[in-house]
Amino acid sequence: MSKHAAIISGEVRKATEEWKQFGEKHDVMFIGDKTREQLLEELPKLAAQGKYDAIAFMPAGPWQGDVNAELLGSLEGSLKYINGQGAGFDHVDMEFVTKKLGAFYVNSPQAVSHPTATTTTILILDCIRWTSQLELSTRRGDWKGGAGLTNDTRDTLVGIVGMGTIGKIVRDQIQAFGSKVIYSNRRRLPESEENGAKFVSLDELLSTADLISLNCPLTPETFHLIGETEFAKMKKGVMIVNTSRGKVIDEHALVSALESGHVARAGLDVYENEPHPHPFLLTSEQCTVFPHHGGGTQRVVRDAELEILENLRAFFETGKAQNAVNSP
Ligand SMILES: O=CC(=O)O
Repeated sequence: MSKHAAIISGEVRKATEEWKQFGEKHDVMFIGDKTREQLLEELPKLAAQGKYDAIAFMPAGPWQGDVNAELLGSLEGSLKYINGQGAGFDHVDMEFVTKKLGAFYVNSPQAVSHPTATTTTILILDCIRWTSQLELSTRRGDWKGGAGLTNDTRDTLVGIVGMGTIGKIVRDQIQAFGSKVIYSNRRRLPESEENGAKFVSLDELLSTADLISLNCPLTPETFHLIGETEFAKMKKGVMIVNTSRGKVIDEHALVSALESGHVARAGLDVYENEPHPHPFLLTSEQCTVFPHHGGGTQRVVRDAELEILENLRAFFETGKAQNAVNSP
């Protein structure tokens, strides 16, 4: 047995055999599906044992809500490793986790990246080819509904903001449809990893792309990354796709840009105030709206459970976290 001990919150639903074997060899406390209220009662009792230095939240368990002092304060002193659900980490009080706990925060982006990228590509194709509008007009007996001739993927310059795990898959998928891709990122990728996409500044991307896809995490730096000023820099008739987090776009500015026609089309899976998208987005046929379902495939549950298991195994073996998003 290693000196580490972990609390596993949320039922293991698919990778049961793998987790059972891990649990036989390591100090792991499976507490099953717990709501936030139940966690607030249970964690202080486990914390009293003083030995738990890791906690992981299973992907299909109840949503634990914000990862903050209220939730994990009782484990201060021992907790050094947190593995959360999903790719996003905007629900994490990183200041508390990094400075107060001195803990690694690990997300599990690999499992959700392919389905989230595919959802992005679906919305990109939909914006370019007006598929959801054509479907609606056919159903309501309006045949082509005045859609006219649509854009073509081969004539669309796609600008990807955030070339991480998800952005790279979107790039490869959309290039297969003949689109050229430019990208902006905190830093340029090594050329061998660019796969034909051209690195440009955010300003150049905003002013030249025909379609802009947001694939960056929500952090203090990317909050309202796209607002009135940025919309003004874009080409008239630009298309926007967002499957990252709603708050990366100033939603009111997006609505104004759609109303004026400066933005021609938007494909959205995320909103500033979920589950309540701005009413304009729900009624305008310029928009295709999904209910934050980007990574929601059946396969993701098992993939994420295994990703979390391998991350935890690495921590148990080395005391360090692979894939941490912070540096305590
Ligand atoms: O939104 C989904 C995720 O963060 O994985």
